[in-house]
Amino acid sequence: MGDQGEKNSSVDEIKAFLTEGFPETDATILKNRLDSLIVNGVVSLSPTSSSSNPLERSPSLLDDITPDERFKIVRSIGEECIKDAELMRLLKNKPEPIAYDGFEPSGGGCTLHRLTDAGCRVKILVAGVFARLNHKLSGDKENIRVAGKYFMEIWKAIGMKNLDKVEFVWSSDAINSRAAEYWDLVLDIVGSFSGERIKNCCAIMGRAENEDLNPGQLMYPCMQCADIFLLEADICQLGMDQRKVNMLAREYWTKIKKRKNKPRMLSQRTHNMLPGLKKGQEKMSKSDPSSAIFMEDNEDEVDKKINNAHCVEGTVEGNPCFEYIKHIIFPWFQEFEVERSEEHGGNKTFKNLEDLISDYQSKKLHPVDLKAALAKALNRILKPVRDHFNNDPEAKALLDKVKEYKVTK
Ligand SMILES: N[C@@H](Cc1ccc(O)cc1)C(=O)O
Repeated sequence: MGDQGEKNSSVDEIKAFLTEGFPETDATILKNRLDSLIVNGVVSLSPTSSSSNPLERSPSLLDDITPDERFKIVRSIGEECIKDAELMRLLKNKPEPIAYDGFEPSGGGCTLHRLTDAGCRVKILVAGVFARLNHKLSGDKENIRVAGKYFMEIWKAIGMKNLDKVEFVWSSDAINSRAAEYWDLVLDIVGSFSGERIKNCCAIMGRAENEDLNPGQLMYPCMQCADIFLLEADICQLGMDQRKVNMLAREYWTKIKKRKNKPRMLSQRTHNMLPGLKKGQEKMSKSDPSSAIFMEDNEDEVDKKINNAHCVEGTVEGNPCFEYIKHIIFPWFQEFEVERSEEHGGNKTFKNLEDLISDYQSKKLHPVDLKAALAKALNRILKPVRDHFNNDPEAKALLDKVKEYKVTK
């Protein structure tokens, strides 16, 4: 398949392009983040298909949702919420609260549809300025911009509901549109905390506490803190790794005597890396593409990779297929559909992981049927992304541009 070979090489080229020019450790951090996005992005974005799940009610039903129900929907996203009572009060009193998430164009993910279903507006900050401060992609503005656009295409293609409630904001646009106010805020934040306290936030940049941070990296947490107020976010819906800066913002809010929007923090479980698909692979491995599913894999590749995955009959422990089902398929579809012949038990739709595990452990469900069902579900999720990059001339052009950079650099 000539076409497929060409697609693969472009994916490899994008990855190489996005990670080139880094010192070795940076490149490794970034590659890991990229890979986790590529698979975990699938976990967390919203499904296009309609479902009977109460968490996926249409916004037109919002009037019928009680504050308690709104709270339940929104709260279900967060591993941690600071604080439940404050979030409750917000949802009770504000018809359209603003939630925000941000990512450096090199990684990211978010469970948006639950927020929009519960009547929130979502701002996603494409934080190119921050990627630059953090020396991502060699700090090259144009490369960062292209990477940002590429990831936005993936986000949009994966299928987001209530798109009219979701706004992508480039951090440079947000800053420039209210520059005086923003820099005033940043300077005030800079002067409000000790250097130690700011350094303490370095996990938000994917840096270790003992790393030698440059001045830009000390600015970073102060600016991220200012973003929250600039975007007037009521809910900081970011990953758990971002919690320190959100706490800093809450403290700052108290210090400025509550004159701005009060940030509540709703932190998502930081996506744990999925294991590799082969036996004993604790993580997916970049040198072995068959160890993971990528957003750009075609149907045959997904089928083949899953078919070759390590999957011992009756054993759930150390079985990567179950990790995929747990972290991707159930969050996405809220069910797992097995199609098989009558002699192998007939079709069955599992509504929860426990029932699936029980059938598998008692060997009522055979690995061949489990794998076929998993591959089918993954392909259902990935189809819109494939179609988008194949059919949309602009998305295609963006990919070509990324490729072109690689050639001319
Ligand atoms: N620190 C975030 C990116 C980010 C930047 C600015 C923000 O306001 C929010 C998020 C990350 O590492 O992905």
